[in-house]
Amino acid sequence: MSARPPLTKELTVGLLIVSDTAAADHATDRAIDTLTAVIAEANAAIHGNTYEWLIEERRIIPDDKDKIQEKIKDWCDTKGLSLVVTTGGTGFAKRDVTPEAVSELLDKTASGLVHGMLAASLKITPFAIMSRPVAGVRGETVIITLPGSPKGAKENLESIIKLLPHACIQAAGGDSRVLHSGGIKKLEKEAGVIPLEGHDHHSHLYESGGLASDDAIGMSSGCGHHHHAPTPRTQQSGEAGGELRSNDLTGNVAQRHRSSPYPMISVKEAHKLIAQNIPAVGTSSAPEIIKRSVDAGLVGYILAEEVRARESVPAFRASIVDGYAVVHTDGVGIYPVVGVSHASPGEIKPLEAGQIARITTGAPLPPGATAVVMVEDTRISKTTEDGTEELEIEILASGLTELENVREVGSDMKTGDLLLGKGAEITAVGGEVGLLASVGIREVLVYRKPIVGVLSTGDEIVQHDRVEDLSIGEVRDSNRPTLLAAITARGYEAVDLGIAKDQPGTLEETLKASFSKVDVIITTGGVSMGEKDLLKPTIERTFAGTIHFGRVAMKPGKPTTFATIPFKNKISKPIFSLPGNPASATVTFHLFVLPALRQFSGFIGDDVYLPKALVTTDQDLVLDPRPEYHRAAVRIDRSSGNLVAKSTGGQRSSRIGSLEAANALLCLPGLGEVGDKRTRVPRGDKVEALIIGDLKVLDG
Ligand SMILES: Nc1nc2c(c(=O)[nH]1)N[C@H]1C(S)=C(S)[C@@H](COP(=O)(O)OP(=O)(O)OC[C@H]3O[C@@H](n4cnc5c(N)ncnc54)[C@H](O)[C@@H]3O)O[C@H]1N2
Ligand code: MOO
Ligand SMILES: [Mg+2]
Repeated sequence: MSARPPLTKELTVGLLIVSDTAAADHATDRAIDTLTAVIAEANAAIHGNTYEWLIEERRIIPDDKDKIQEKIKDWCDTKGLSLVVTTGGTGFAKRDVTPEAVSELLDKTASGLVHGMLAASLKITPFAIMSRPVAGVRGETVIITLPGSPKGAKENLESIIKLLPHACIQAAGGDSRVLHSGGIKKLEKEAGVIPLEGHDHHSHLYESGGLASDDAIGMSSGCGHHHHAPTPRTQQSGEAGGELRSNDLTGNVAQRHRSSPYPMISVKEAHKLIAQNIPAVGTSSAPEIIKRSVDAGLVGYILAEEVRARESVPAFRASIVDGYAVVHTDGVGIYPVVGVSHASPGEIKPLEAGQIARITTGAPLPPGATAVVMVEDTRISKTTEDGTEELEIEILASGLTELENVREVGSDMKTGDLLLGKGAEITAVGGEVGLLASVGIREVLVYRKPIVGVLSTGDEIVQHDRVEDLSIGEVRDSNRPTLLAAITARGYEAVDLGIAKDQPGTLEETLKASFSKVDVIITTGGVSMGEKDLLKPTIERTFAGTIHFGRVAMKPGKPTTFATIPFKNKISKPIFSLPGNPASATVTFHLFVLPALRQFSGFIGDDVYLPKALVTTDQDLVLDPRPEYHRAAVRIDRSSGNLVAKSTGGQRSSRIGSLEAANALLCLPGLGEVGDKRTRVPRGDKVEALIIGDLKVLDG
């Protein structure tokens, strides 16, 4: 078994849908969405920062023992998932083989989990006795088998999910009592378990009825009802992971999917899939390294090398003030002015004790001088006859120390000092450019920034500056100018790919022509459920691309699609197909595309993502069923220093006006995600905001 990374708060999950029907036509599958929702709900119900479920794998496979075992082995042995959940194939029909396939793979059985699920099911339906679940542990992974009906699967999973973290952590070799802040008591509380005095945690779970003791248990079928009659395959099916889900371009409209075949994933999962499929520092597909000269054009790059000082700064002993260079031991008194040192190159006459030299800020100290006295601490004593030149000066300052008002050679920086580390960002503040310039570094190695192509799609879309009035049905292209502006302002080169008509050929030609010109492609429009929504089929069927996700649980931006299309020399081109609605396109650009561009240019870890702040809402905000990215203007309240958010008004996805003067996206939970079933975030509450623009100070 492969080494598993040390336990973190993330418990990774694989959902394996075993069904001949769903494997032949993914559009018929409901289980993935259903179980994803159960897991999202479980995450929302977790109190405190203890652990979190993260769905890493989702697959639909036929009722085939070998295929089931192959997937489970991969997920347990290679991927080291925390939990594998199967649905389907647990009934009495001939092709129901899931329990048999799973049993053979288990190192340990978990009869408690099986009893728990059955007990819960039987409370709801006597048909539960027709189900044959198995559960257990393989390596460090817990495996459970659920019935095939989405309702049954949901209720079964709900009955045990609160206790599964405990099982997963133990299976992975961790001590859940130590690992969880608040420990197992907390898990028990969340699961509704009443601990018995004097028993260890395992007996608590058992004797209290443990797994079945949650009030939330609801179970109806418990049976793995699903159709086994082989249905004609409506879609091509490639090797594992390569199944095509999009509509067939050659098919007629009556055959299109009537519900999206793409699972609805969370924003967090979407971020993870993007991060995994964009070149990243430290991976085999690391970003390209190029040489750039040190000038204004360096802003926004990430250094791909460590840079050390080639010279010392200052390169000579320099005065910090305007005044007189002296020998510090000379003390107060009247001294002849024997020379002048200006901040300009050239030889300077040496100074002896009993002499002084006029000097300006930044000028080199005459050899022999050891300190500088400010002009304010001196008095003129004797001038030339015409009164224009100083001959003698009285030094009033006493107790001078050696090198007072002097910058010693290399006191700001010495030759060989580390200037900037690998991974340092050259910011728009200018400090890093200045630092490099100060020691004569002319060129540095940096990670190349991506060139980004922007394509609008839609038969209705016309050039935004077209002079003629619009005909009925025509829409001015606002997405392309918006995105080109945002990309350029963020320091990336943008390529305008124009507008493609909703015709497979046009889209194909335009995209194909762009591959050699750009590193990342952004399209808008044509990704939802309409028969003219051609992006997904074109990516999958014309270009053999992989759609990593095609739906995200968010508003706006639900149909956001991210894919990679194979190009030359094993390079693949990432393509973000954003929804056509203007607010959706703009929000998803900031939320998904920008982090990808930053990762491509060498940013690492959380630095790729938008910065976050806690802000106070200045009005009630009504919650949407989907988690919402509510556009707002965040201001700094001058007196309190607090960040206050003002909504930009109507948040309909078509309203680009919702982004006017917006500098933040307020992260509002979806309805039902908040534990206390609130329907609104009340005025004065604090919410997380993603910062997309400059913060301003609140007027008045
Ligand atoms: N049956 C369903 N219909 C829709 C669903 C769904 O789940 N089921 N999702 C809705 C959601 S949410 C969104 S968002 C949109 C996304 O639509 P598409 O990405 O397919 O985009 P289009 O249909 O091409 O256009 C939508 C809308 O945006 C206007 N548009 C497109 N491009 C531009 C542009 N460059 N500049 C300005 N405006 C643009 C277009 O004219 C449409 O009005 O789908 C929902 N439907
Ligand atoms: O998700 Mo759509 O972006 O609501 O309009
Ligand atoms: Mg559409």
